[in-house]
Amino acid sequence: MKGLVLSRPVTFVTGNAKKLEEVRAILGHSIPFNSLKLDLPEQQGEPEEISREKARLAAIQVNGPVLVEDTCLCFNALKGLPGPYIKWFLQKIGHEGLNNLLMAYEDKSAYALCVFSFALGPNVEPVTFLGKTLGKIVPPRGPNDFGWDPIFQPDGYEQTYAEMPKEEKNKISHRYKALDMVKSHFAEVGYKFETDSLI
Ligand SMILES: O=c1nc[nH]c2c1ncn2[C@H]1C[C@H](O)[C@@H](COP(=O)(O)OP(=O)(O)OP(=O)(O)O)O1
Ligand SMILES: [Mg+2]
Repeated sequence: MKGLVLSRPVTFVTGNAKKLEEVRAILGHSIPFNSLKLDLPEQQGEPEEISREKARLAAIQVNGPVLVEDTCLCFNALKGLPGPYIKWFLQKIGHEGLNNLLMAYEDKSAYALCVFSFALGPNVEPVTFLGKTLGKIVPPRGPNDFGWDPIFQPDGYEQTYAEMPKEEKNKISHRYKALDMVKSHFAEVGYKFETDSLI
């Protein structure tokens, strides 16, 4: 399918402005895309299937090529939980509650997992791209403007995601790693964009 021309730009569908900010910063102009704020239903299940289902639903609503992502925060002592359910845990128990979940465990290690899914259109099976960053859960430090950033300290760093400059996070994050796979895929397939369809 080399050199497939996309008659419409890719739509990145998300309800999260901070995700969109990072996707724009990481992708730059490598993949032209529009964004659409849609709060798609939050599925249950394994991360890849949750992300794929999100893309299927988004492609139907957009009726064109879509990109979505689902982000998990996984605690090793809890066998990967909260995982894809981190959104509810964060809303209900906050940063302190998430730390308390690990109070009984020596092992504070965790990983952030980002699963992007790209679908060419409705009824076209999405392809998924995973990015994982290892770290540990710590008492909150840094600005509280993006989810669980204040409690996640990536391995090899003294700073939490929240404390580090955005440019630094965007070079090492789960989102950067997954988007790097998305960029490689687009380059391999050689998608072409009809310039007149770009905003
Ligand atoms: O880099 C991140 N650093 C800190 N927190 C993050 C990050 N990325 C997602 N998050 C938060 C948002 C939500 O509370 C949960 C994931 O849920 P998730 O469904 O993927 O995000 P969402 O519902 O906010 O946006 P969307 O409309 O794309 O589904 O973790
Ligand atoms: Mg969501």
